[in-house]
Amino acid sequence: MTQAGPPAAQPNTDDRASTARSHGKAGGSHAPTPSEIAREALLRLATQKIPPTPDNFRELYFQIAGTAAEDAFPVRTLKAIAEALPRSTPQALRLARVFEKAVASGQWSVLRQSMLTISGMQASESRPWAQLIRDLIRELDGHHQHITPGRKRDSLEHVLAACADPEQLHLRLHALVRSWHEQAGSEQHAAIAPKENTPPPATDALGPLLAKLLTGCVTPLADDEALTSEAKAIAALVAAPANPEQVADLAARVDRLIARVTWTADEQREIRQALLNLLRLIVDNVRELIVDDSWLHGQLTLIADTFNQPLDLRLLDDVERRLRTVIDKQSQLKHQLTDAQQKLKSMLAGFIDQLSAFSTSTERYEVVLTESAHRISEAHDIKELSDVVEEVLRETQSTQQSAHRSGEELSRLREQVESANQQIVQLQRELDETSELVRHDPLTGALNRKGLDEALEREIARMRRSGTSLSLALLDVDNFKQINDAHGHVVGDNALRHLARVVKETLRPQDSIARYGGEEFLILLPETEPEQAQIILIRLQRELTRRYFLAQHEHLLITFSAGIACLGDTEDPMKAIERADKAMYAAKRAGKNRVMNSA
Ligand SMILES: Nc1nc2c(ncn2[C@@H]2O[C@H](COP(=O)(O)OP(=O)(O)OP(=O)(O)O)[C@@H](O)[C@H]2O)c(=O)[nH]1
Repeated sequence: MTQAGPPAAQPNTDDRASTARSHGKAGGSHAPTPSEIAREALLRLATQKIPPTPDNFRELYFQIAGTAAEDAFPVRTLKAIAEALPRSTPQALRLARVFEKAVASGQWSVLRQSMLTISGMQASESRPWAQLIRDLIRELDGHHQHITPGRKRDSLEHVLAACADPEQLHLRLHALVRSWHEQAGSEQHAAIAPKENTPPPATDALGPLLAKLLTGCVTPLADDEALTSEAKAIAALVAAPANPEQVADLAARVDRLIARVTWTADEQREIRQALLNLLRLIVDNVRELIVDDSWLHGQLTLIADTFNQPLDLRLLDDVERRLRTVIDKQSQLKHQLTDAQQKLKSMLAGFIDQLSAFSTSTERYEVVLTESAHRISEAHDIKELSDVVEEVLRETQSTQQSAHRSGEELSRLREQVESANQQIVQLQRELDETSELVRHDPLTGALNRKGLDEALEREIARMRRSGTSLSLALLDVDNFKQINDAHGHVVGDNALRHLARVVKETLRPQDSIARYGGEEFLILLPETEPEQAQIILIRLQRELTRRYFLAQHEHLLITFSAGIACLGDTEDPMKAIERADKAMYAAKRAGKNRVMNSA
């Protein structure tokens, strides 16, 4: 034990003198440099035969330097602790990061400061601002025998001026409020305690309501069982009449619950975002990988488009329905395609069988001919010769028949193969087209007629269920023929694309746009009164003026005329579209670039 330890401490002055002497500066005022001290420490380890452990070296070093030995900073151990810290909630993550940063600094003073910050953060997290402000107001308004309102204000001003850091401010305010509360004394407690026979305050009725609110709000928020049961436990206590101590305890529990619910909600938001990012990544990668199965592209594009706009239940529902339709149709087609391919395979097998049967029969015919030639050369009489000739004739006839049959069979098979092949090509084309055909107009990406029919059906059902208004707006590009004539059809196509894009980006996610005709579009505006629809369409016109269309370096202003109709409760949607159409023509007649409401 003693052997492993450093020698008994020598007077510091001697040590320093000895260090200085060893460098030939006896009596001088020079303070040894760290490397001189280190060298001297090593020398002593050797001369005094002290085991050269890091601790012994440190001890000697500080003895020679004449300063207090500071404990070594155990970076590795502290890093291991930092890594082991929980990070499952935003608050835990924040605390872990503060600690990690302090460890990385390698200094005790920074670590000490960070621990103070962490404890401050925990105190403020577990006692949030809302409650502190509530307490502060209560204490400011309350009567205190020995503290005048002016003094309270001064103290508050002082704390506010002294603390820039929110954590510190929270701590100081909390201390101030507590000191006022404690100074209020027991008389005040007695004053606020309910007297016997006093009718229960009206706020008592709030208890059950608060209980309901608590369980109602917290239960769906968290999958966390502990959180939900804590909410229920608090709700049970809140509902029952409570004495002041219970109220104080409840207030603290409610504070903690609020903090936990907030973290849980934050966490869930982060998880949702991370999942979305993950899905985007998967969808993008799958799209990159699929080269042959172009029919899958339609579905993947739909999913990718959905994730690029703010998520909304209605939108997700819409995507699900569309995907289902496409998937059903595609699985049918895939099935038929597999059947057709199977048929083709078995036909090809039959074709090959037929060919080999034919070649067998011709081989046999050759053998018979060779044998017959031999028999003719060996024949001695006419009878023998006529037998051979008869056999040759019979064989020739049978080979001819077989060749004929094979020829017919082969041409029938060829026809079948061709038709199966055509069917396969057709099915493959249909498969490729389904995802687009089912939902969108290929030029503009707006809904096509089928997509529109579905959207109308859905929105009408929703309108009837919710009792809200559904407005329809029919818009027609002004002077579109001139655009085509002046700049060509391709520019005209691009102008339509531009218009559809601006409409999609300007309207709400729940609105739908469908291509109704060449340069006509129908917009469905759920939960929208016709007056609002008019404002929306005018906003759209302004947006189009702002986001002009660039045609071969020339800015083209695209305008449209629109008619609006609000669908009646039992009205046939086609009738409402007709009314919108009439209003749109009225807008054209009135000078174009305007929006009109149908009567
Ligand atoms: N480029 C392009 N042109 C189209 C498309 N569909 C329709 N058109 C053209 O749109 C033009 C519509 O012309 P009109 O019906 O006379 O209407 P307009 O020129 O817009 O005149 P107003 O409606 O009275 O303002 C026609 O020339 C069509 O050929 C399309 O998909 N692409």
